[in-house]
Amino acid sequence: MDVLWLIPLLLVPLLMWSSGTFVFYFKKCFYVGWMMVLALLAIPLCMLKSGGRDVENMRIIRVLVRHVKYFLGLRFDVSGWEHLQTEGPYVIISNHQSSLDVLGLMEILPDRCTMIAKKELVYAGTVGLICWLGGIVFINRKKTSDAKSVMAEAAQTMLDQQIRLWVFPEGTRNQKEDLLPFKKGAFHLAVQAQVPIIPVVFSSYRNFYLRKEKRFNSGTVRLRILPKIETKGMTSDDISSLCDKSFDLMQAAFRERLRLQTHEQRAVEGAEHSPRSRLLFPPTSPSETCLPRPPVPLPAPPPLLSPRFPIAWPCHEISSCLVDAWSGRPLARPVSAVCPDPHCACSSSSTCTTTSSTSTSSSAALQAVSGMTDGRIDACCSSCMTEGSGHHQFLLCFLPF
Ligand SMILES: CCCCC/C=C\C/C=C\CCCCCCCC(=O)SCCNC(=O)CCNC(=O)[C@H](O)C(C)(C)COP(=O)(O)OP(=O)(O)OC[C@H]1O[C@@H](n2cnc3c(N)ncnc32)[C@H](O)[C@@H]1OP(=O)(O)O
Ligand SMILES: CCCCCCCC/C=C\CCCCCCCC(=O)OC[C@@H](O)COP(=O)(O)O
Repeated sequence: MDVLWLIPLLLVPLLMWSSGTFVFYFKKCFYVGWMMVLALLAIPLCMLKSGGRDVENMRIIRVLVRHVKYFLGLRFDVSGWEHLQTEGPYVIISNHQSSLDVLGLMEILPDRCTMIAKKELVYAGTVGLICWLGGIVFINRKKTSDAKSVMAEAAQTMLDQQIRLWVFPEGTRNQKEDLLPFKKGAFHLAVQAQVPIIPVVFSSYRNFYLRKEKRFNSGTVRLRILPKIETKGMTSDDISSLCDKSFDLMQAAFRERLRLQTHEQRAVEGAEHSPRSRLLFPPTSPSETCLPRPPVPLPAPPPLLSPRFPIAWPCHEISSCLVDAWSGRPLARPVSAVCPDPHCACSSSSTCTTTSSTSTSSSAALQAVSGMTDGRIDACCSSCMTEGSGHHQFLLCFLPF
């Protein structure tokens, strides 16, 4: 009888190890439960600090939320920090995939910034109360006229109290391969207040979080802060074009990252599905983490690596994914290593600034190095390598033999 309590203690790790669905529900319940508890802790702290509803309470919320990612096995890679170094009020817009977005939001949340949220959130127990204390502006999505007047008031408050507002212009959660068409509220807000818009793009969660398939693995979210879009001098006539421009920029950044993620996933799956690799590496769910290094020496770097770029070879984790574990023969040939800047998203359109040099990255670099075009790239993997005291991020592009 005394040992009965051991059963759940053993059962939970066993289920965690054997069932992805169990992991999904376990992590989700933990997330909601823990956020509720954190909110309960935060409520008295906020009351003591500000005596009530105040955007300054977001500082407390931000500090309390930032460790939650570790429990869930999530990492956030942020690029474009410099675009947030903007004085005064502005509107941040970002895509919205899940309530997990709150974790990314808290990674980069600037001071005096709060959000626009659906009014139902205020009834979410302690979380609802903490949202209210944090100055979140609640709107009734079902009644556009009400939402519009609340947002018009918010535009004035932004200016009077020097507040920044974060809006999810899709207006609802979306895990599709494309962003949903944007609602116009965020753009009216920015134009009415004559403040800039700063777009932020969350990379797709689909390589670690799939709501329908009940999958919740570990993974990395890339947050890309894009340059601000000025609205000075704009009027309500410019709303549609401003909305379209913002959408196009964010959609392009989202798709570009998704394309890289797909390449990475294929590279990992390719290594897993090689018959010999499977002997040594049991299949795992696709994620951005690679397989262990095989017990074979890595081949020498091919001569076509450009000396202009930091040589990523040997980048064991990624390389080993692409080495046949049985023969040691490389399955693919790395042709380029790009960008030592950990904040760089390494996209074809971005420029990668390092302390020592400036280089265009990804496909442009590839072409410069090897004359190859994007279409011939077999896979792109990003990985990290510690060099001296610095933690460097690389994008390795591979060509099939
Ligand atoms: C310590 C522990 C803590 C634990 C807890 C942890 C964290 C808590 C803290 C923080 C967490 C916060 C997380 C918040 C997440 C919240 C996420 C959400 O709730 S998303 C859903 C809600 N958000 C939105 O909907 C915002 C986007 N929506 C809009 O902006 C909409 O435009 C709208 C205002 C709601 C209206 O919607 P509608 O469907 O009618 O869409 P349209 O955009 O097509 O508009 C119709 C029409 O109206 C014109 N319009 C729109 N807005 C305005 C305006 N402000 N002024 C004037 N006119 C406006 C628009 O142009 C259209 O007209 P037309 O077609 O002629 O152009
Ligand atoms: C009554 C609804 C309230 C639901 C929230 C339940 C409690 C969640 C508890 C812990 C999570 C902490 C972060 C909460 C903030 C996330 C809010 C959110 O993501 O809401 C979804 C909303 O953007 C869009 O809603 P729909 O996709 O239209 O549906």
